[in-house]
Amino acid sequence: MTLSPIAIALKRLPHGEGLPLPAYATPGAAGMDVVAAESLTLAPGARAAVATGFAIAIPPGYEVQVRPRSGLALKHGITCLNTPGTIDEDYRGEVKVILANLGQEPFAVVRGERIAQLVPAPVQRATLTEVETLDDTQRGTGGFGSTGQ
Ligand SMILES: O=c1ccn([C@H]2C[C@H](O)[C@@H](COP(=O)(O)OP(=O)(O)OP(=O)(O)O)O2)c(=O)[nH]1
Ligand SMILES: [Mg+2]
Repeated sequence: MTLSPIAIALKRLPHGEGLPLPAYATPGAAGMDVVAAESLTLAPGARAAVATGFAIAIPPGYEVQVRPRSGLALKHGITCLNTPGTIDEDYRGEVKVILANLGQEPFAVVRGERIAQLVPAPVQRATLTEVETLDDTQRGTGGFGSTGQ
């Protein structure tokens, strides 16, 4: 099954001039790769909100998730600290990628290099009803390894 793509408006910011827009690397890619709009070095253990040089308007009922790239994670220990990052449909500021260096070496983020990927997703909202008691279940309050290894 192939879902129809959703339309996302993108505004390029001045410091994003000349950069490739987020794009799918292959016809079947789930995420659009996004490039850094600035260069910086992440020391081991450091983190930074890396500029992308664009802002977006997501249609109502959707979010965009900011996810790490597995190659950067495996080779260099670079991940998105808040993965999956959440871009709200009502956010109009610059999309930023919160990169963290969990590796042992400094990592150079280079303007124009792909640092993360964007995946749109439908949003299921909820209402909350406060109650005195919850229904019984087999699990009950067990969690965090209660069923064994
Ligand atoms: O990886 C991310 C995560 C968030 N954002 C932007 C878009 C998002 O809509 C906004 C708020 O994100 P979130 O709700 O995760 O952060 P918060 O700490 O709750 O901030 P706020 O109080 O602004 O909601 O920040 C990014 O650009 N990149
Ligand atoms: Mg928030």
